[in-house]
Amino acid sequence: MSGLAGLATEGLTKAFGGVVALDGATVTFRHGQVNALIGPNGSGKTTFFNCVTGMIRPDGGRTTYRGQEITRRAPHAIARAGIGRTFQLCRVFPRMSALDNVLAAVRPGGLAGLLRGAHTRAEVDRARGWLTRLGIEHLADAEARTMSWGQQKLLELAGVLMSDPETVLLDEPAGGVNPALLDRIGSLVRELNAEGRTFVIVEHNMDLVMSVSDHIVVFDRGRPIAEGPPSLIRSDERVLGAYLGV
Ligand SMILES: Nc1ncnc2c1ncn2[C@@H]1O[C@H](COP(=O)(O)OP(=O)(O)OP(=O)(O)O)[C@@H](O)[C@H]1O
Repeated sequence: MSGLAGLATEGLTKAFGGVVALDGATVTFRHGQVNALIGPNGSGKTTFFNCVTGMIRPDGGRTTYRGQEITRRAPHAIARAGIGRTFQLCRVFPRMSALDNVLAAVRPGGLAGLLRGAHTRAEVDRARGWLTRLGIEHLADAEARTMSWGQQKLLELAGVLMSDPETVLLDEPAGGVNPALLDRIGSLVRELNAEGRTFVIVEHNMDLVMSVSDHIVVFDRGRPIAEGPPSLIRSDERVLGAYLGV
């Protein structure tokens, strides 16, 4: 099983004042698989993503990626190690076109580089390729703010994929998305996984979680209480208890 270890933590802790968001979380997500991280509101899922991607500093514990220590590295260094992520509240540049949003993900010099118009033909082609793959190529020249919430989520994902991460963390990809786009997100995750990309998905939509995941980790109060394939998680009493608050 050790060959499958991808993103892993040992005893990760994080408190905000008196609120313990992560309480010694030890978790291993499997490389090459679609993993889900589920749990009731406030169980620490987003804090976990923020800690492992370097957006916030854990108080204690370790994070490794494919055996390499990444604890306390800066977000860009963690991205360089191969981990990309989306955000619950979707981060796009609202007044930039969809195409420029995707290009902004890879510009050397970030946004400033993009404003200098420093992108190559190959990069533009690749960015258009991702828009096509996500089914929003017809919106390439539209400002992101004119797109629907679901389309903006697809756009954010296109930007993440543009930087070619081998592992993609998705924070609530289904949140506020209509059922048609939801199906697209689900099949896309499966397709990208078949091509070799690993996923860790934080999600409340259980239909999506159960249909796309190979492996599910369940958090309650800042630590895992159960893990396994969908068939096991569905019938786990601890999971039911955590959601019902009993
Ligand atoms: N920046 C912060 N300052 C103070 N408390 C915070 C902060 N971020 C998270 N918390 C608290 O930490 C706990 C875990 O929050 P977190 O957002 O990680 O949970 P979650 O499982 O992602 O929840 P949800 O499913 O609602 O998104 C909650 O009690 C939350 O209120």
